[in-house]
Amino acid sequence: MIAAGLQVGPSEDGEDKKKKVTYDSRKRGKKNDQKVDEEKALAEAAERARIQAEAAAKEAEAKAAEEAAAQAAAEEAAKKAQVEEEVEDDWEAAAASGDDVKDSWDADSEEEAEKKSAAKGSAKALPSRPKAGGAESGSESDSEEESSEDEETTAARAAVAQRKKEAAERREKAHQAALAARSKENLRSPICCILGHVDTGKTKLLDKIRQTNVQEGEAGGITQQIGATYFPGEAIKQKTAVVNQDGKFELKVPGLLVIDTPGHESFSNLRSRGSSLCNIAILVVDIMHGLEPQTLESMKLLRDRKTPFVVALNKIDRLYGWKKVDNNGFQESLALQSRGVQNEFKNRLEQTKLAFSEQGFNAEVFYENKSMARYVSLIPTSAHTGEGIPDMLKLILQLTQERMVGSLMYLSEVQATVLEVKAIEGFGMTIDVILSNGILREGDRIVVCGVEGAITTNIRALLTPAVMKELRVKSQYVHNKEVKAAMGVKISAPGLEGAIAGSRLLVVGPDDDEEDLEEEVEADLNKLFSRVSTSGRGVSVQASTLGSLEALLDFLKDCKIPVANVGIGPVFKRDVMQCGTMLEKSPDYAVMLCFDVKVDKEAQAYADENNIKIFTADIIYHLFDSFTKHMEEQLERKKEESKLLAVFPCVLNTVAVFNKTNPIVVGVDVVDGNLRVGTPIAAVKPNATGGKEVVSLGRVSSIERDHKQIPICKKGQPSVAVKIEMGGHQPTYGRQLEESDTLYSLISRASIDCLKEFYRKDVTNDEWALIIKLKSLYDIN
Ligand SMILES: Nc1nc2c(ncn2[C@@H]2O[C@H](COP(=O)(O)OP(=O)(O)OP(=O)(O)O)[C@@H](O)[C@H]2O)c(=O)[nH]1
Repeated sequence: MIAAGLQVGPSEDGEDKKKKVTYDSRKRGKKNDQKVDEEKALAEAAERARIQAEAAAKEAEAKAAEEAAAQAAAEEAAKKAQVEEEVEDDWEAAAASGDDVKDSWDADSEEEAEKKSAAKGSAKALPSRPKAGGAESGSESDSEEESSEDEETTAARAAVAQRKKEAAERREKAHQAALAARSKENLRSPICCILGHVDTGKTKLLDKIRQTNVQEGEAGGITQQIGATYFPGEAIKQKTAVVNQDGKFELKVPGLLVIDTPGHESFSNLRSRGSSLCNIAILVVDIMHGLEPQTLESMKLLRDRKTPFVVALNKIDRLYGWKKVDNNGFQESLALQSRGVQNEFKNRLEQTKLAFSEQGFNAEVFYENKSMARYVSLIPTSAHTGEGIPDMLKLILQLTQERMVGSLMYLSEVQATVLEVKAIEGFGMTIDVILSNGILREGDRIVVCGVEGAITTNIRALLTPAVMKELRVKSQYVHNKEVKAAMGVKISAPGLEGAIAGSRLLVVGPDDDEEDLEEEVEADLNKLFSRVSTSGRGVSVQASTLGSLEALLDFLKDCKIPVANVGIGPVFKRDVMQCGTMLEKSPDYAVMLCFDVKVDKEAQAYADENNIKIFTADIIYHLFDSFTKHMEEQLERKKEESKLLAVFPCVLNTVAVFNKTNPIVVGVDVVDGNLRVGTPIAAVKPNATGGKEVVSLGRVSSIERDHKQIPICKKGQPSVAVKIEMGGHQPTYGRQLEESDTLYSLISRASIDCLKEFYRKDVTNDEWALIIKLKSLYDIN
């Protein structure tokens, strides 16, 4: 039903009946009327134009299309042939040139995919999502003549194109107007997210910032929002006063919005309108542990996304002998410590800087950082004592309001991103949204990306959590008529089932073309879907959000693990079934790599029954570890199974014949390659007709030197006694064989292929070179 094995979310059955989800039949009806009028007018225009030009245009078009198709087909055939040739030849060529032979499981994944996709042009298989409009125009044209159907279709297409063009122009104009209306005097609150390895103290840091203010009364007015915490200017001033005694730090933004869900790679990966949702990130590092695997992963993500970040070097209170001063500025606290503590801090700081430089980042403790653009600032903090937190807040605000003015100028246009999709009692399915620009209003018509295509609906309620003192009120949530950025808000609306976390949320304005917006939000998902391997071979991946899926795909690309199926949301049986199609094509890839998603029980049972592996993890690189281990196990198994088929090359000179046959026992020198137990041996002799005759002697069953069994005798080592046995009728020295005959390992096309597939790493370049010589001896192509 979906081309190229693309699957998302659950579906009731396997039919191709996906429809865009639209919840406003009234609006839809009005839109239809307009559409009919436009179609009529344009049909007349098209009729006139057609008489003059259509025939000629059609002919020219058909001819051009034919030529283009023929050329594309020829190119594709040529490229395919070339790819096959290259794949066939690469290892031998590599051996001959002395280059390393490629790893087997990345052999023809990306490269092949790229070559093939280049050959195919941009025609990628994308999930089909029929538009509602298609059905409408179909029913109208049923009663018409065929030719007038064509005209109408052409006219309707022209009308749609025209309408879209105009809408796009209007939107662009509005966008430009909104941009022009921005001002440096009207900044919005920056959005910050927290990342880091587990247990570094991300949650505790957030709690500490919030709780201190709650304890100090409500002056700060910190509000817990949906998926985020808002720190208004007052709270920030209060919190940073201890490190702003000279009053030089002046707050220019209204506040700070901190995204609450820490530790989630996916959140720093979220974007609204192409740019990162987060203006800045805090990467938390445990000063006692340094950089840990997930820290590195977060750093890579931040680098890829070009998200500026500061480092909270947390848990300074654990430095032995640390004397705390609650909520103090770090420098003052450090000055109060004993020499020993100061030294330990210095050492750990230097270690951290070194570790950062090993990762390609220059890092410096914040108060010695002279160039924010070139150095990452390290801010020592304690989430327990609150020390360093004032410095951290001050620095984040300084960095954002001074260096990111462009992205912080308040924009009247709505920019919003879905953080989570949740069912809430009394509200049904809701979405938690971070509104980074503009105003959302109750009743707004919105478009978000769903697993079955775009979801277009109207906001029924805009909810924020009740503030502390209002908790006595029945409802947990406050209804808002409108909310202004930056803000976290819960939206209740009909039809939100299947909405995808990480999707952008767009508001349909009076000038907008709804379908355009739908296409726009779908494009984010389609872009990810189009990244599947065109070879059709690859693992299946499933992730919780658009952001985490993108991070996972990026990661797998770096690891050269090809991906054939992509999904979002929990793993259901049909996802596993889809992955199972790989059992026939490429069983090693019958693997699901699932990031931050649940696996349905039935799906797991099906996977177990059918030998499909499901690996789940909350940390992306763990999936890589699982997959690598899986591949190694598969390789070992296959190696074991193919032991008899793998023949390593060798050339032997016979120095003595101890037993002529059954079994043959000879003394030999290994003059090339390595002789191993199990190797089949042959002599190549001229036959009566002047050709070659291959005389098979059987397999080596033992190798002995000085009456000791050895598994292998290498080129140039002292002579060995070799026993060669054969199941059937073994040739005899003095009859079919002479002592002067050179002996060779008996290789074949199959044995070479087997070495290529399972023993690449075990075969030296000299051995590959010898194989090439033996190939011509045995006339192997
Ligand atoms: N001594 C000390 N302990 C801390 C500090 N920050 C956090 N911890 C402790 O470290 C542990 C982990 O803290 P969390 O805040 O849950 O860490 P996290 O990074 O949010 O962990 P995950 O959510 O599991 O990724 C808890 O036991 C905290 O009490 C700190 O500054 N000093």
